[in-house]
Amino acid sequence: MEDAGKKLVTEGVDCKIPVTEAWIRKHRLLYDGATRHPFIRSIRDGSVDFSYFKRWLGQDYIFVRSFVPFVASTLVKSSKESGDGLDMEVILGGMASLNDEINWFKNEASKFHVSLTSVVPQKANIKYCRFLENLTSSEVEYPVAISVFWAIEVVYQESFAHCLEEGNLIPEELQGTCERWGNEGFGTYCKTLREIADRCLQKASPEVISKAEVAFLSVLEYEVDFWNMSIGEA
Ligand SMILES: Cc1ncc(CNC=O)c(N)n1
Repeated sequence: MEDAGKKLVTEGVDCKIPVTEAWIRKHRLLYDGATRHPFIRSIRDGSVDFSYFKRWLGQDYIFVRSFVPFVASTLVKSSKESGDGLDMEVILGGMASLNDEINWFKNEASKFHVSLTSVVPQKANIKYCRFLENLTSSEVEYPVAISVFWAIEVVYQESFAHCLEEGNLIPEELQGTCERWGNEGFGTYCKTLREIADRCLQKASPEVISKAEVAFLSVLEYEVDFWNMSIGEA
């Protein structure tokens, strides 16, 4: 990534637009790279290679299993925030759906004859999981963690909602996958996470906002690498 000349957004406090909005505008190309990846476009236009889909499925199952402790650590951070406790309930809801998701992966894997117990995590996946593990530390501030949480969820939400847009030729077997993350309820959930993140970022110090922006960018890069890995290009 060529980042020369780019300044980090640290003026969140007095900005009219929410911090996450400023980030997306500033990093549009990378954001679109993560949410409109060729793999996603191939699902939408029906040209997807099923061997790539199966690779994605096995790798994503491993990813989701390491996503859970990260979300749990974010839940712990939210519980220490002074507030009405609503953040914690939203994150708890997210954890509950991850439980369903793990079962969904097992079910999908058996449909596609993917053996989840023999999946070997690939490099891009290992790096992404390690990044998440580092963020579980209590030293990592809540605004950083909640921004990362939102970014991870929104990439899948935007990607699969794009697949479902009018005129799609999604293969029948992948309709359920697209609906899992592209459905309206998941969209609403991501919006709520974004509002929580923006509220936290608004109160955060410029230093913490910068850290959160760097972490947001890392998520986008890891997501692009993850899709690339799925199509065998990493
Ligand atoms: C690599 C990756 N990024 C985001 C998600 C969506 N969050 C939880 O399911 C996911 N499953 N996998």
